[in-house]
Amino acid sequence: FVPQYESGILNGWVHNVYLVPPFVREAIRPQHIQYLDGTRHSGPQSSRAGIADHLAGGPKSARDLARATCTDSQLLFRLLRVAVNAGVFRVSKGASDDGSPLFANNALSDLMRTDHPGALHHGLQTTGIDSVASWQHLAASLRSGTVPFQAAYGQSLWEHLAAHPDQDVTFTRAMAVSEGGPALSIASQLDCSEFGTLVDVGGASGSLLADLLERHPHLHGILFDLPQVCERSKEAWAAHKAHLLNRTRITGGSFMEADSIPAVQTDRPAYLLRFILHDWETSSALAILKNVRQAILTSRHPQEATLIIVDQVLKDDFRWELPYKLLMDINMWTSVGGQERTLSEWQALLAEAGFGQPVVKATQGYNSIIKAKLQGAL
Ligand SMILES: C[S@@+](CC[C@H](N)C(=O)[O-])C[C@H]1O[C@@H](n2cnc3c(N)ncnc32)[C@H](O)[C@@H]1O
Repeated sequence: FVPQYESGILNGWVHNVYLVPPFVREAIRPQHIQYLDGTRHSGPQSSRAGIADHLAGGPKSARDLARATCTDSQLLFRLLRVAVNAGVFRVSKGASDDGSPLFANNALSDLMRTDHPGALHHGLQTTGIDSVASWQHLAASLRSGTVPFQAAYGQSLWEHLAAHPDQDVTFTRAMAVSEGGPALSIASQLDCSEFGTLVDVGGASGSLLADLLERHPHLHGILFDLPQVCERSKEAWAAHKAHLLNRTRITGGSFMEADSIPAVQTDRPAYLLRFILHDWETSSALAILKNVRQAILTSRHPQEATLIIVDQVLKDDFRWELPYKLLMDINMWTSVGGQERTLSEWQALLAEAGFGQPVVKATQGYNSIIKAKLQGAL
């Protein structure tokens, strides 16, 4: 409890901002969520459920919550007091036996329940993995140039996740809900009527691909990610999305290796990279795009292929940019050595990788859909 608590105080607010859906972001001071999330990491496995889970059945006192989460009731009370003040949780009518207040979920803390469809839960746990320790190395990285996560853990986030399957599962789940709920989902904003087969490059659990396949019955899909991620996805799809498997192939590899990304043998291929390129600095992002281009060139209809990138497009004049987007840019550096990009940076990257002028559409959320064809394709 204590280490999480301390690091939450020191570093919480910056990285937590990106985990809070846009519609609630302004309503809270997110560092308080981090504190409370910290309570989840203490105690035996059975106490991993968050405060919001324990309140799902109705209001509880700090003492009862402390008992359920194996935490110190006085400290927990003080944290809950701050949280309520910041708009997370509420105080319910009535009082407990000893006269202390009863805490209850409100709309925001409801989002922290593990069973909530737009759950922040996994994202919040992910901060425990990839951010808290990393942010402490940010200042040093200004001089050393070492990616803060690498400095903190001695390995990249991707290596760390491969070595810690439980955290990898949490990370993948966090990705699946990272848009902040169905209303903001890319699936609802990406028209796939013009595509025959869509390759989700670095598609994690394939939740976006599955959503797109459900919405577009004509569409075929290929889910591509690291081998260990794909192994889990195969099991999950067999259990929960079996009805889509006749239109889907799940195949592991590395987008860093030439010839690893699958080619498409049907017409109108699309290659989707959502939240991929912002994970990488320019030379690696360029290598990935060139490998995608190679996959397109070995497909049967390269001229029909569409590259779709979903990521942020930063304003050239950063004074008018939303703080969240600029914080996300720093978060990309601290966790994976990546960056967000302006339109001119996207244009330069795509041109160098052999793609034509991109068409950019802003989405309801913070991200844009960037589409491009091969250079010279109609
Ligand atoms: C930030 S996540 C984005 C996941 C997904 N596209 C989404 O939007 O939810 C980055 C993904 O890239 C995958 N990845 C990292 N390195 C990779 C590599 N060398 N080859 C293929 N996938 C990789 C990770 O496993 C992870 O699923």
